[in-house]
Amino acid sequence: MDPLERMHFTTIDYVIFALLLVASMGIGLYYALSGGRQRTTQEFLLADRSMSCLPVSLSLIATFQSAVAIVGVPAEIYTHGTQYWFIGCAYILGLLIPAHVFIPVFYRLHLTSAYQYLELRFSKPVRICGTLTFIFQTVIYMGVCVYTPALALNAVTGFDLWGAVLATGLVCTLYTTLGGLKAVIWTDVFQTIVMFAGQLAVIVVGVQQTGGLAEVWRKVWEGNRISGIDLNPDPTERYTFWTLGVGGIFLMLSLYGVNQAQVQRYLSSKTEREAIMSCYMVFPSLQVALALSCVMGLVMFARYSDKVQICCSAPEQMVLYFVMDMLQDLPGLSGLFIACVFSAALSTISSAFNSLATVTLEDLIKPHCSSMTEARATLLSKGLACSYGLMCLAMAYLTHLMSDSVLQAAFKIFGMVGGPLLGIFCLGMFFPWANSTGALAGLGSGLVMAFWVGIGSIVTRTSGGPAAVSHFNCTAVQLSENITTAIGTALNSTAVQPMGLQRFYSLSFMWYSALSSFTVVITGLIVSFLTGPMKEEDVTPGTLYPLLGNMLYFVPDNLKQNLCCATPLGHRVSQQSTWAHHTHSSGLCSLVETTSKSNKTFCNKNKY
Ligand SMILES: CC(C)(CO)[C@@H](O)C(=O)NCCC(=O)O
Ligand code: NA
Repeated sequence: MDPLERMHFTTIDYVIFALLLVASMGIGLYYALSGGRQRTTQEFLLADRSMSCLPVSLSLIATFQSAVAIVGVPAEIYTHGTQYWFIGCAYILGLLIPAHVFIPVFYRLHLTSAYQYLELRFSKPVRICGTLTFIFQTVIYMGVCVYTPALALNAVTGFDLWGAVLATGLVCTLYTTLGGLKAVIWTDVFQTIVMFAGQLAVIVVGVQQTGGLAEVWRKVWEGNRISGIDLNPDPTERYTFWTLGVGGIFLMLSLYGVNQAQVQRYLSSKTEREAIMSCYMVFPSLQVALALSCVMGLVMFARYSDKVQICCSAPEQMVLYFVMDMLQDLPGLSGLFIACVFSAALSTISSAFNSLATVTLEDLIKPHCSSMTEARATLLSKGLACSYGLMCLAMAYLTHLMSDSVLQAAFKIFGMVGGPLLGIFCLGMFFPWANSTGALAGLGSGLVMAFWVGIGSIVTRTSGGPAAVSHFNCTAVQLSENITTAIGTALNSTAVQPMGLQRFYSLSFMWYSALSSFTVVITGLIVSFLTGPMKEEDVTPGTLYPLLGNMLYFVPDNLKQNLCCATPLGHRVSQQSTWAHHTHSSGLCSLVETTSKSNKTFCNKNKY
């Protein structure tokens, strides 16, 4: 099997790829010309807060299902078996907690940016630090997301690398700038369907070519690809039930609980109920997405298990290579799969552009230009969405210039930075004593911890240690690693037991979010108690988790008094929520500005 000779696209494949881009553009144009025609920031950034749960839920899945996941998960299953599938267990709490903790708090505060919360709860500096951390994380992520699939396609089919990067980047910039969040959400819906269709097509054809389901099962069973539940408690073990099912919850929370891209979708929902429903509906769809990826890996294994030769230099190329090889006699189907991979990329970067425009406008610009007119703000937000789109192309070029290990780091940064951001929101919601100084110190130490272990693992690995590949993300960007050596090291790595710092660096990637969010909370609390903890009555109403007071029912009353949790918080929150709606409808434009200034008076008014 010489990959570079046989793999080429027919005209119909190009047509299907072009159709994906044209249809996405069409949706963008439609929302530019219909409804309110994107003339307010409410419409451009929040879809007029009018969305229902079905499109929102499909959009929620599409955002964090990047092309790296689409090609990375089957490659992971192919090389290491089905252990990764257990991440499906983390979806339960990973979605229930956002639905019943984060959504109610964010929605009732009537926010636009999640970082407004940080100012309401702590202070302006905390908000700015949160925003800058998010921008840093997302800008790096979007470069990798647009570059990786283009590179893989280029390696397998000779499809022009920069043609693919420019086509996806520019089309995405256009429809995001024209159609705002409505276009982003509805293209996500369309792209999710293309994603499912592409994967399903590969599975059906693969099963048929292997000789039926029974044959596929026999081969993957005999090839030892069906993994039992691995209860090994070792935290350095890449994928076990604990790393996936428990560590994965924190990863899910950082993505589905507090990430601006997702929070913005919750806030764009018609009602709080609708937002919670959308989160519930993510569960079955995400399970389907996971199952499709895993089954695809198994089918590929069955289909190619008796062929010894390994074709490609990187796992994500392997998936594309197999798919192109399987589908070559069925014109159009390989085009569909390529459309599936690029749908995954488009839906991720469009969310990035829109959420970056939102936080830049709301958190960095608006607080300094209080007199800005709505028309100007809307124009500015479109300009920002467009600029971030162009910046994505620049980031793709930077990604191209990076060495393998830096590229690997770039993708890891996404996971590394998500944990501290989760930590700071948890600190604010669950711990009334946490103050602003504590929050800043917590965020700082969480980031240091994340980068220490993340960069440490990359540096020690490249200096020759066994490649304990962590998370499919990193599998998919190890561009130079040959699969045979990957299998080799996977077999050998059990023999080496790392010690000391080395052991710390080899912590499974799945624990990063948990480790760094705990670091934020613990440091945040210690510093808060040292610098004078906040009193519950000084905390802006509605910024604490509503049931917190009830949850501490077992604590004696006088102790509660000391811990500042004397009053049930649900009561205060409902007051806050009516107030927020009242403020909004009476035309005061920015809740944050109003609240932070009138915070103290408001609390006092409330009490007396
Ligand atoms: C959200 C999950 C955990 C769902 O399995 C996964 O798709 C993931 O880790 N996504 C983030 C990384 C990415 O796909 O770009
Ligand atoms: Na996506």
